[in-house]
Amino acid sequence: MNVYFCGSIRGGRDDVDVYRRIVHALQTYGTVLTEHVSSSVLSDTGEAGTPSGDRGIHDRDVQWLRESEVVVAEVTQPSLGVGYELGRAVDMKKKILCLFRPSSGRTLSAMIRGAEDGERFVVKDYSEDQVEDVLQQFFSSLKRS
Ligand SMILES: O=c1[nH]c(=O)n([C@H]2C[C@H](O)[C@@H](COP(=O)(O)O)O2)cc1CO
Repeated sequence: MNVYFCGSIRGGRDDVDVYRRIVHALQTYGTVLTEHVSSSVLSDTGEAGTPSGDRGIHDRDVQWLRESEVVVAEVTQPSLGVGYELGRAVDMKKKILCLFRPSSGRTLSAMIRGAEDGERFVVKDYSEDQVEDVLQQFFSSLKRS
């Protein structure tokens, strides 16, 4: 199963350690096409040096979204790119899990929290030590549906 992981890059890299933990756990369920999002080498300039530039990044990522069955997004650190990916993923009717850490003190955007439909679009409040359990619950609910 292809999994698309979304996390903030140019929106800020404060949560990269959490992204790494999530991607590591996701790799037990399938192939994570966007493993680079969790790389501590990637700074908030992103993949700026890629020859095909921002258009290349965008087109590659939209294609990876199409090829994914499941989209998992860490949405605590606000990111325009993640919001855009989620909007496109909704339009593609993907199964989506958004993970938010209330301990951050932030309030999640209504456009994410309010998109929850209890079926295709799931929003889960969690703490970092629950990553593995939350993913396990999500992937076993997929098997049942
Ligand atoms: O260099 C990049 N590579 C890349 O794959 N992305 C994608 C994947 C991330 O889930 C999302 C992050 O968006 P943003 O950079 O606006 O925070 O966009 C975004 C960038 C930089 O915007």
